[in-house]
Amino acid sequence: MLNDTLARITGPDREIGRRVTAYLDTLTKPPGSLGQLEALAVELAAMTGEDFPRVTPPGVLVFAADHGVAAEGVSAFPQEVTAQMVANFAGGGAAINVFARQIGARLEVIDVGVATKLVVPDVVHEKVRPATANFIDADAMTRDEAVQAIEVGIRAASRAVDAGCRCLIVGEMGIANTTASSAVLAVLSGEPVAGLVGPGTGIETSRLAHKRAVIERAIAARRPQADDPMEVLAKLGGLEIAAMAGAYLGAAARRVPVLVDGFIATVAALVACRLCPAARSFMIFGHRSCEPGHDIALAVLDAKPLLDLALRLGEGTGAALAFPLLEAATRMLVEMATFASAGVVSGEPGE
Ligand SMILES: Cc1cc2ncn([C@H]3O[C@H](COP(=O)(O)O)[C@@H](O)[C@H]3O)c2cc1C
Ligand SMILES: O=C(O)c1cccnc1
Repeated sequence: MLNDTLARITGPDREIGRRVTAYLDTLTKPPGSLGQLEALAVELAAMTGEDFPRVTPPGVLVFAADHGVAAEGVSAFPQEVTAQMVANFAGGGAAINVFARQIGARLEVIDVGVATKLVVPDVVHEKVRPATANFIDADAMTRDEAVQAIEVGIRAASRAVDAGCRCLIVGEMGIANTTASSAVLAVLSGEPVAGLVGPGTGIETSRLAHKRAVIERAIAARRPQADDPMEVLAKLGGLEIAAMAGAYLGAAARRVPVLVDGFIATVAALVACRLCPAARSFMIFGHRSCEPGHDIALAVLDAKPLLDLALRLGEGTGAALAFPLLEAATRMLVEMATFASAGVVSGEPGE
């Protein structure tokens, strides 16, 4: 299924992009005056292949999984918080539930590798294995498990698109996943761990040095090939990170835009783009997280995030908050009058 999905991903429709660029200049505003919103409208049209793209309703997918490396004390919170937060998502009380309701999103929570058996209603059970191995001692997962987790993400994206979702927001929950993401990013970017490791849930400075040492030891022990993204993901990644990468690929194969969230989500996006560079043109980046590695991941992907709100949560929250900008871009195309239809005199063409 992964190979079929990869084969179906093609680039954006640049012809429609050019048409929408020209149409924008017929709308009742000085050309280019809606700035980045105009660029978003063009991108969305080129992604979807539609002159008047739609992004509503959006779909939020939250993938949850645990990390063996949590045993090294790299997070400010204990591992059981992952399962407890999954119950909170199901009960509608987490931050992502609030923002998903605000934007009228379909929300699905998927257990792709929580350590304990969950008896929570309304959670999709797709556990590939209960937590990854502690990657200090062993590969986080096998290559086959990484592929399985990616396919969980592809299936989730397909369910959302089949249910009518026109834009996907992909979030995660997994205690210690900033450690796994930092390790993956260090290898894929070639940047030193010291410059990209951060406090995650809020560990203090002394523990940050320990977190950095854990990641450096793991990379030295696992020795993944940087040009083999599947190997990097299997040796140092996480099941939810793999599933997120799969969801981006699944969305791109259906020509559905994805709004990428913060640090972990952007590392997953980098994995997806290394597996299939054409997937990049279906991604819009929602916000800039406080986690220091996020700037590095964004730079590697040549991505400019829409918002900068000092968020450091994950779950898809920053992407959900950026969604109204996408909706505004698409409504601008549909609802604005043209100079001709409104009887407004257009100006002199500028530079
Ligand atoms: C209550 C709570 C809710 C969260 N929602 C997202 N995260 C975020 O924090 C975790 C990553 O940080 P670290 O690597 O330091 O563990 C992930 O679960 C991420 O989604 C949360 C963390 C907590 C504690
Ligand atoms: O940016 C993120 O995704 C993030 C940052 C800190 C903790 N959890 C998630």
